[in-house]
Amino acid sequence: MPLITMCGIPASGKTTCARRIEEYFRKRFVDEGMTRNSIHFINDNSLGISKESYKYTGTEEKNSRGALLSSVERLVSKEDVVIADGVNYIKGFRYQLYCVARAVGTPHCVVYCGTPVEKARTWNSSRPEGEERYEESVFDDLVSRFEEPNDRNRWDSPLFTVIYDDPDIPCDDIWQAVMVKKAKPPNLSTVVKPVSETNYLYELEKTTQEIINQILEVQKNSVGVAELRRLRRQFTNINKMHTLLDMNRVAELFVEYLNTNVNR
Ligand SMILES: Nc1ncnc2c1ncn2[C@@H]1O[C@H](COP(=O)(O)OP(=O)(O)OP(=O)(O)O)[C@@H](O)[C@H]1O
Repeated sequence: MPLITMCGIPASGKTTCARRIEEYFRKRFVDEGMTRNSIHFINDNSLGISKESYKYTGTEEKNSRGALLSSVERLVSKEDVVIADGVNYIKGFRYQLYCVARAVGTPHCVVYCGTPVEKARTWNSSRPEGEERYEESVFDDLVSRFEEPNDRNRWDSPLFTVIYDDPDIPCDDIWQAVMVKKAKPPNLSTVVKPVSETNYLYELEKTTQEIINQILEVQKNSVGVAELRRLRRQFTNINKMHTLLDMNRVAELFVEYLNTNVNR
């Protein structure tokens, strides 16, 4: 069953909103006699990750994302609902989460807490004792790096935006989107293939390198080599471990990835 990915700037009310969705789903499972279904709630708290980890944009933060992703991979299945309650502010990361859901053929949606920055700042600073706060500089840094979801990207779609002063969370719409609608069949690009394809990494790297070469050839001045290298590395890292891509579609997917992520 589905993956619900929360996203929003720090302290925008994601956990509060996610808990309400969880409560709604639990009740509805009972009402509809779906006794075999369960729901898993994953966030920094449940993974024992401190807000301190966002202070260092390098390894620690990557490890936090890795922990969330592994947890989702472990728990997502056709039977259980998983709520990934993280900042999930990088679109490349939301893409990874989406790939995990597609790979097991389960629906997915994104719930975005669209809370204004100043409101979230107030909520962060007035957190009660016992609730960890972001330091002001970490808060600002995460806000500036936040990549707003866009439902034109398939990994951000369907997208539900929750407005902070709207008391109603569209729980029924979320239910319809992920429990009633069938998942698209696993995309050829995200089907998990036997790892025996030992050439996989070689082919993946070769194909993406060829594309980089062609881009550099035709537009020498507009996109930096360093940026292309970085995106290629990112794409390879995303796709080398979690879900094996169909080699016939690597070129197409990499171009799509570049189109989405190149800073123009
Ligand atoms: N609608 C609201 N009205 C008032 N306070 C709220 C509202 N929603 C959340 N809060 C408060 O704001 C603080 C942050 O909320 P919450 O933990 O849900 O945000 P978050 O986005 O999950 O935070 P984080 O980025 O740390 O994961 C909490 O103290 C919470 O009680």
